[in-house]
Amino acid sequence: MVRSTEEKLTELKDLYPDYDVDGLLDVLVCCGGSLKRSAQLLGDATIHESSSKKLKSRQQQTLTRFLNLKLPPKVTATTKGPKASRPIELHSKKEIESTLKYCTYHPDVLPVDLADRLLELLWKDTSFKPNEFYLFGNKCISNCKSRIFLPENRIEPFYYNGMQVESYSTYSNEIMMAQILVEEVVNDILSQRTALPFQVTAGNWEVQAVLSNSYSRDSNLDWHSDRLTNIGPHAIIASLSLGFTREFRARRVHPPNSQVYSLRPQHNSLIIMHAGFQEEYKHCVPLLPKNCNIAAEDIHPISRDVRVNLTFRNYALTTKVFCKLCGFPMDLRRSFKDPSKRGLYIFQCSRSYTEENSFKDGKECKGFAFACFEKNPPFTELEIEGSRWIADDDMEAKASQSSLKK
Ligand SMILES: O=C(O)CCC(=O)C(=O)O
Ligand SMILES: [Fe+2]
Repeated sequence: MVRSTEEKLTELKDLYPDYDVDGLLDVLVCCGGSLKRSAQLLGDATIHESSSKKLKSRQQQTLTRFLNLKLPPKVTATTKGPKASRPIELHSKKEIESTLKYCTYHPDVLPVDLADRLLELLWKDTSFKPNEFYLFGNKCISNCKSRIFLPENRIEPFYYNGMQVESYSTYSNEIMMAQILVEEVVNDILSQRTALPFQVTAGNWEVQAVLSNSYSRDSNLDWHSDRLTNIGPHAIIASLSLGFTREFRARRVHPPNSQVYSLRPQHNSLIIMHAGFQEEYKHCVPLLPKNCNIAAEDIHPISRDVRVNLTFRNYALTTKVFCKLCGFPMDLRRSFKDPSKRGLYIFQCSRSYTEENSFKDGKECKGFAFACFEKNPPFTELEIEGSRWIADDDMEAKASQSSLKK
């Protein structure tokens, strides 16, 4: 029996409920679609290709569960799959920056009045809506509300999550002022850091779009890395927190049960996700613990129990790459599961993110190319020409790839 990617993912998600769907898809792709090899890589060799145990009856329930993105990211003990340890809390700027490579933390980043005014405006903004997107041909709706802000003079189409954005707001004076200050901070920090090969250099980091999320007490943002497709390789994203303090978690993308770290970015603080962060880490905003009582002193004077986040983004990759099989735009990703391929940037057909039913009945498009950032358009059919970046502390990939060259 040939099983669709959707069915295989459902089974993987059942076995590894702590992993996000994107990560599991990466594993499956790296393992050539083999469930057995995926399970071996994730640390459980007991699964068989033909196994469809419990799948049929549980499929609908499981799909609904994860496609609605309602699951809290469980990072503590699980009865199945590899165990993940408890999150380590990082309290100070020093602790954060010495622990999380590619991440800096900047408290009190805007003038107090500006931060408060911005929060007031965004908190009251009724144009925020749940994010809608397609995953494996199924419509998904995020449970936090979002809004995209673009400068008034933007004329080119804007893409997010693989889709052209039709509904957005233009910048308010407050967002414009915040952007100017954030650009200054980021460019200043960039001038003090060693640049990675594909990143924009100090002085050249400019914001083209601001994405804002609003989290009420029952909303969260699932584990993810931001898609590189438009922000490009070695993207730098500046993330401003306003209002109620929520947890922000980060962990390395490999190994799959890597240590989780927990930060509590305060009102008016900036987390800069530097070049390498989207490649090597995943992040999330977890749900508040069930039935948690918020202490009176934690209630924010402006937004009460609501946190608003703004991510300032530089859209570095302007040329789109189209799938040679179906003509859809391609998604840029970086392989990381298999150490012998880790670091290779690849383009994959984005149809599953943009079209209903694209994954049904094994219809998913397998369009694929290697990214090559020196070329225009930036792709190649030859792996040897492909752009690649390995983190300098990734001894596993370095060892694996040096033995391949011999
Ligand atoms: O709210 C946050 O701190 C993170 C937002 C985020 O990761 C995103 O919008 O992609
Ligand atoms: Fe993100």
